[in-house]
Amino acid sequence: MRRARRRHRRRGDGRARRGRRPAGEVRRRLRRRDRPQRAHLPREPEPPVTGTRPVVVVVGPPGAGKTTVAELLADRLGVRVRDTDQDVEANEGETVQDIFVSRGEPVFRELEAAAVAEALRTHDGVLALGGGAVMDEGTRAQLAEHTVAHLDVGLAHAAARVGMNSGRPLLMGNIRGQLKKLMDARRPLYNEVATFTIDTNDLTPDEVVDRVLKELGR
Ligand SMILES: Nc1ncnc2c1ncn2[C@@H]1O[C@H](COP(=O)(O)OP(=O)(O)OP(=O)(O)O)[C@@H](O)[C@H]1O
Ligand SMILES: O=C(O)C1=C[C@@H](O)[C@@H](O)[C@H](O)C1
Ligand SMILES: [Mg+2]
Repeated sequence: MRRARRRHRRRGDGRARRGRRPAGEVRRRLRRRDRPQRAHLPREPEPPVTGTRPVVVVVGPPGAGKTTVAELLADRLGVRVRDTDQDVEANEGETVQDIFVSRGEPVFRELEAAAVAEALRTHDGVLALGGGAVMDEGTRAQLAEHTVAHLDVGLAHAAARVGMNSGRPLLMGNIRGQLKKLMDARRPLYNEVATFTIDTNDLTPDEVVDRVLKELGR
């Protein structure tokens, strides 16, 4: 009798999850060739609101024109536009720049990842992400389910576009040097999440919009 009860004791489904495991639940055993498990498991996003998804998500480095192009694109498509930098600012009542100064980049990244997850779940228009949003592994996993336009730009054009007084906290001081460092580090991440990439170097924002619409078949 006692033995039967023990056998049916619930132990979860054995899948690795974030947070504390119930007593008796172990992480799944790895095979010899499996990659080691991460110390922290990715956030589990809320399920999408049924039938709601952005028409397109726009990613790319600072100065790629994400905010500018997303607004024009939404106008052309007759849909709403949303920008996760603006969502974070609205949620916190503080500018991105001030959040970096007063609370630090890691706090901003947490707020950003939450804002991106919420927008992917609930927004049905054009969505522009902050330039560094793709650094979050959980965000990249979510983007795999979406149509993502990567706006690419070279260092010279990006530096000229963001200008000297850019209000971008990561580019303070040596704008060109900082931009190069972060563009080099992030390029593989933009490519990883991109459904298509558009080289914006010699295009006006309107021409970029034309290219995106063509890629979307609109
Ligand atoms: N294709 C383009 N050609 C020339 N200038 C552009 C182009 N796209 C955007 N710009 C200009 O570059 C500046 C930066 O654009 P924008 O703010 O849209 O970039 P972003 O990618 O959203 O940057 P961030 O990652 O910092 O949010 C703006 O002044 C904008 O008018
Ligand atoms: O490239 C980045 O890391 C950033 C880009 C902006 O969109 C803002 O999200 C913030 O300034 C950080
Ligand atoms: Mg922007």
